[in-house]
Amino acid sequence: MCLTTYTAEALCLVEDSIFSEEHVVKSLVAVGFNNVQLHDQISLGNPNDSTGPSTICPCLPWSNSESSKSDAVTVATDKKYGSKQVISVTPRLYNYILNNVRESKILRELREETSAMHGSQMQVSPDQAQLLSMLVQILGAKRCIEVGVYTGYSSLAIALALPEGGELIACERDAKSLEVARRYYKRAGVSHKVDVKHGLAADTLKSMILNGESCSYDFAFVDAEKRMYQEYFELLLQLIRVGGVIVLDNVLWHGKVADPLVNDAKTISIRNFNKNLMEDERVSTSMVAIGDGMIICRKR
Ligand SMILES: C[S@@+](CC[C@H](N)C(=O)[O-])C[C@H]1O[C@@H](n2cnc3c(N)ncnc32)[C@H](O)[C@@H]1O
Repeated sequence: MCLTTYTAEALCLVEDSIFSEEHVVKSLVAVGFNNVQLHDQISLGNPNDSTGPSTICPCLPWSNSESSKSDAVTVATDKKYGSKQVISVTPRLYNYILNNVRESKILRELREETSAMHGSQMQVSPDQAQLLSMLVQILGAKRCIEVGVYTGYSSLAIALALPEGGELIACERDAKSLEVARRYYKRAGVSHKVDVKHGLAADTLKSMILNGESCSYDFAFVDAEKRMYQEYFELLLQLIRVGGVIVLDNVLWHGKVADPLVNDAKTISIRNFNKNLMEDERVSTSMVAIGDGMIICRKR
């Protein structure tokens, strides 16, 4: 066994800094290198030596354990992607992402109040809300639509990102959850920007089209009945201007869309929707693995 000396600092540089120094130190302590500190010299097997270190640490980059490779990265199985590694969100990594979201106090309070309510898992995650807010800002959007408000977390994020004269049409069929949403719009000082439409979203969108509002909106977010996605999309495509954006949530549907053994009605519906969108020349698209998967569509 060839032994080489490393510092914990150097170890973390292996594999493109996937591992922090603290992580390496903790990993070493976990496998018996007691009292290791950040800049200590540590004798291990050479990572380039196929036999690896004498003490296999499951968390170190050259470990023989598969778990070290699959923990935070996924490799494309199709070799034509050049063994491309992409990030795979572990609980620890997701906590890190959440710790890097700038969530306003009012959004945090709404999220926390909703967390005790029935259906709380339905609200978008803070990183998703931040992305929606970012898209609204990049677009310079003034007129927005949301389909599926629930207690208002995503709509509040959108309304907060809108300029003073901006407007959000917020479609929701459940009166009880709208009570919470309205309370938070008021507390956040954005009630004047949000026009709540209580009822079935498709009816609201159809009446907006009949009202001559086609091509007058900049941005739409869809997060309601999954089997209605194609219909919502068609209606919103009429309401959105060229260059405007439609974002749809849950397009990865807990991963079920990629599993050929799962064929319930909602999964099939989202799978078909995604497939149609791939072939839809009216929009450019980008599928993003955030939350339960979002697809961003820009009207051509
Ligand atoms: C996933 S939740 C929305 C979560 C919300 N975007 C958030 O971040 O808190 C879906 C919401 O869509 C509403 N919904 C479902 N079908 C609807 C329909 N046909 N018309 C209007 N709202 C509907 C449900 O009542 C539910 O509140």
